[in-house]
Amino acid sequence: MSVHTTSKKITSQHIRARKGGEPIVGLTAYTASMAKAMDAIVDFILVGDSLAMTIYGEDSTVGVDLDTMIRHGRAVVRATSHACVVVDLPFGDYQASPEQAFMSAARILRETGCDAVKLEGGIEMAETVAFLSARGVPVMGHIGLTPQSINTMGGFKTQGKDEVAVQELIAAAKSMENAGCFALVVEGVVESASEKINQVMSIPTIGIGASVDCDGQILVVDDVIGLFEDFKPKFVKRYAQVMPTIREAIETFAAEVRTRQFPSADHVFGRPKG
Ligand SMILES: Nc1nc(=O)c2c([nH]1)NC[C@@H]1CN(c3ccc(C(=O)N[C@@H](CCC(=O)O)C(=O)O)cc3)CN21
Ligand SMILES: CC(C)C(=O)C(=O)O
Ligand SMILES: [Mg+2]
Repeated sequence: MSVHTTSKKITSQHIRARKGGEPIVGLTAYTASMAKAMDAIVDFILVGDSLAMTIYGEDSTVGVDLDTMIRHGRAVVRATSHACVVVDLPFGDYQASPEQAFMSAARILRETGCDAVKLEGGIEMAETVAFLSARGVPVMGHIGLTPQSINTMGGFKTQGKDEVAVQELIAAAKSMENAGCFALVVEGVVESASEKINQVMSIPTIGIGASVDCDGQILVVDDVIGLFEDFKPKFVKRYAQVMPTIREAIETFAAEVRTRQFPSADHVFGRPKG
């Protein structure tokens, strides 16, 4: 068992203070059962809008709404006592104005009991991050490959491929830090560019397809355990293959039903013991 098992609840301030220290471990979770499996082990749990794709089978994260994020956020919070819980703000519920972002973030904090929200963007979101931070909402930033911008980026494409793009990413990262983010997800950024971002940051960077010298790493848990098989970004490492195990259990159940091996004496009520 992890050394974290007996330790207290991790907050966004604890995450912020981990800059340059032991790497921060993040994973997504969307359900109570998955949150229970990881709560004692990880430092933070992200209720990611990737659930649009992993749970709901959509092609992007653009279609998920605030009520759905709150529903899953609440389930994860109820199953968590140790890890810091961060919930993604969904596309369309924060980009219009700082006020819109605050109303959405406040609903997420009030109705889920989570610790912080995450939003995607750079300089254009700095005013919003400052507005939220000043009003009691801890914000995790997210730059680089920002999936909510799929329709303007033309796909899930690696970022930071030329010097102009690298300078824009550094400016975006610094603006998120200056606006008050407690940590910054850097996604799908070429390694050399990610290293340059890390060099200028004084809040923790959380890499996903970025670089090993980020202050932490996050992956989608469904990718990590082989529960999601529709596609596999290069940055995903599969640590388990649960799908064959799931299929095997389902095949055995189906076969036993069809041959009337199930239910046997152990699984019915009131049959006299032989
Ligand atoms: N299951 C899952 N895992 C994720 O990591 C994830 C989601 N869903 N949904 C939301 C976003 C979408 N993400 C993605 C999706 C695809 C690629 C991908 O195919 N990348 C290519 C690079 C393409 C290029 O650079 O042009 C790759 O080969 O990894 C990357 C990130 C990351 N996020
Ligand atoms: C991949 C992570 C960073 C995310 O934003 C999500 O799961 O929605
Ligand atoms: Mg997300």
